[in-house]
Amino acid sequence: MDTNNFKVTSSRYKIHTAEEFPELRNDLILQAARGKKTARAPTWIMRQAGRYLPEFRKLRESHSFFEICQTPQLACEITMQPILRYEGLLDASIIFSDILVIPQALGMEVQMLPAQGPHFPAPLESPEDIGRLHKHVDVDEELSYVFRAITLTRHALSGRVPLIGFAGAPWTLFAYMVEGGGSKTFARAKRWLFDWPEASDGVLERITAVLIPYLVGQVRAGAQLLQVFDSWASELSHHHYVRFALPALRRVKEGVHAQCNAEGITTPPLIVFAKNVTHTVLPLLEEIGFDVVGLDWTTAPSEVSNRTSAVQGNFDPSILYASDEAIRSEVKTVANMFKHRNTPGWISNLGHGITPGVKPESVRVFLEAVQECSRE
Ligand SMILES: Cc1c2[nH]c(c1CCC(=O)O)Cc1[nH]c(c(CCC(=O)O)c1C)Cc1[nH]c(c(CCC(=O)O)c1C)Cc1[nH]c(c(C)c1CCC(=O)O)C2
Repeated sequence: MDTNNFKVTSSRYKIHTAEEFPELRNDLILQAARGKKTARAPTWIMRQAGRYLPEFRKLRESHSFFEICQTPQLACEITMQPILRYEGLLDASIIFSDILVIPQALGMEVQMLPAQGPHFPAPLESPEDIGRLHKHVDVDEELSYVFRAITLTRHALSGRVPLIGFAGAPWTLFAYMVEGGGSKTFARAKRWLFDWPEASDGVLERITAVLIPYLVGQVRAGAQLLQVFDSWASELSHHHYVRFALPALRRVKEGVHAQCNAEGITTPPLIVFAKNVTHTVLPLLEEIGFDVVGLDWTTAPSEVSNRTSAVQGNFDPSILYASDEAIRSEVKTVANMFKHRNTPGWISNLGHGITPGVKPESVRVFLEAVQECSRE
């Protein structure tokens, strides 16, 4: 890839084939993602390895967030925490990392501030700042710690469940790089789109050019599904989502397919999670051709059409604060709604990440209820 003096190189991380890893014993999520009706819904939880787990908080006492991300042994240990705690109840693992490793690879500093979340000391304020981004990104050099964590975790999983790799969508990463953190209005990021549309395209293009080899690198390393998070999808006006965010997302999906084909590796199922998208954006998203569309809790599962293999979601994360009886009753209600979906597959998940105050025992009640209520 070489656009406007911007160069991305990759492809040195070895291809790890299925034969090198312990044999997979539970492939329910792969079946559902490929459009098969499964006997029950496979389940995982966004942020399943996170602060609600005492074993996670314990490890965080002695290591910073990005130190964990950058140390394959630690990232592997944390990825395994929910799998070991809820043995037999989770049907997928997701590699412990963050979407903000891409801005880091592009040369930006990112800090994780306690109680505040991500912070960029020097965000992109105007198009001149594009010059601060690396002109050449060697994906293997910058991000091989993620690839090594994935390979290590595939061994540690011993075939229990598949491993999901992930990345942020171009628009969501662009918004972080310009805002310098979370935002209520996204005024700075939107100002770029209004005032500097071409420069915005340029930044989206650079992000996309790194995302493609990064996702394919995760597959080479052993990731069995990939999820793309467009967490700020709902912040844009419809026409701006269509003008800026969707084309970049399409390039990611098509680029991953093309690069996997070129390397002779099978493209794994691709999941897109676009939070809070409206019924007008959803069909456009589906048209891109992701295998699985993830929904937040505000959208009915029946909104996803049968051209998508599986719908993922979409329990309100707050149900985990309710009583055990209320959790069981809500799981039953939502599982019944999924019986009226249009897609063959259903992958159960929350509609967004699990929050730090949840009791780990409530998660067990939730997971057991899903196993029981999602039987078809
Ligand atoms: C927007 C976004 C980010 N990161 C991510 C997204 C997309 C999903 C979403 O919409 O939530 C993705 C992400 N972040 C994390 C994972 C790990 C895998 C998993 O278990 O799901 C994944 C998939 C770990 C994490 N990423 C983060 C934590 C908590 C950090 C800590 O230990 O202090 C974890 C476990 C930090 C993080 N990282 C990010 C934010 C906004 C925060 C702070 C949020 C908070 O405070 O809860 C950026």
